[in-house]
Amino acid sequence: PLVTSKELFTKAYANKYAVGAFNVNNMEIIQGIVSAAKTENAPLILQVSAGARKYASPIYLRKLVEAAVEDSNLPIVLHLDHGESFDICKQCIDDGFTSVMIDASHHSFEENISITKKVVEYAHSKGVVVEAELGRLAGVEDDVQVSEKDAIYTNPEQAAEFVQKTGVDSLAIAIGTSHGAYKFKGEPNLDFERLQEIAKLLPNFPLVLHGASTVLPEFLELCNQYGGDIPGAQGVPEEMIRKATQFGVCKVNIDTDLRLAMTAAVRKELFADPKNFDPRKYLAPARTAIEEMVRHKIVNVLGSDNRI
Ligand SMILES: O=C(COP(=O)(O)O)N(O)CCCCO
Ligand code: NA
Ligand SMILES: [Zn+2]
Repeated sequence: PLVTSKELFTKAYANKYAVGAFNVNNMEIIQGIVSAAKTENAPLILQVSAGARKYASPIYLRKLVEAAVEDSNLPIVLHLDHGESFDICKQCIDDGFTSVMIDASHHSFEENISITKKVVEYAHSKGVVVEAELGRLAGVEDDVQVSEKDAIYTNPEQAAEFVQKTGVDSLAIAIGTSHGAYKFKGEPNLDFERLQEIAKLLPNFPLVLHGASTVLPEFLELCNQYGGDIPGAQGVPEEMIRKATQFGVCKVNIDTDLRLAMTAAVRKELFADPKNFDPRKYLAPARTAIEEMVRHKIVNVLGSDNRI
């Protein structure tokens, strides 16, 4: 059934694992993700970004997710990723989403509180849960210097105040991750002391990690071997994500690793059979690549297998 993440996070917190939140844009990606979760008996968050809504249109995504719920019988959360305003959150809530993120992290602390509070009031009146963000994801949009770290990473005391004042159900925190394939210039590292501080001030409260893709070298090499040009990309080592799930992280956002796996599969197939022009011949391996990547994440990183 379509569920909120409330119970999923309660169980994940108690058992120290995380629920995978995977971005969806089309049929094959959804089918691959759902098939993996079915095989591994894992709870699932299918998340839709503003870009996905523009690409596929809201009604196609909603119907595809409805099909996934009916076909798989899994507990599935339909979540809006990085909602940019109250209005888009309201639209999605009215559209049947069971969870929304309001990302007001680029506003002032006070403004973030007031926007988030407004979304929480509306969402809770409809039985929908809310994720907010405090602090700035480092890397791609901000060239984070060590000194700026405190200005950008989540302040533990502010996090506690933010949750208390907004009533938000989960909180995306900034401890060194960033979106995309170029997360670190030097050695990858996350601020685990900061994470533990936040978890201590917010006991039993679900934390969310964005920018959690690893950028597995195998898929990077495959992409580049078959015509890709993605030099010097690196993500968060998987053992760091596993470690984060031991300190209150209950939701882990993964998009880039799925993109790389899918792109590598398509590039390889197009190289392998230059005479082919049936899209199914390269979209089927793409779907399989998604499925295998999601199974790997569920079992080896999240620990969310056999948790239904
Ligand atoms: O936190 C993430 C994904 O992080 P990652 O790019 O590490 O997969 N998301 O919220 C997905 C949308 C951002 C574009 O990737
Ligand atoms: Na999100
Ligand atoms: Zn994100």
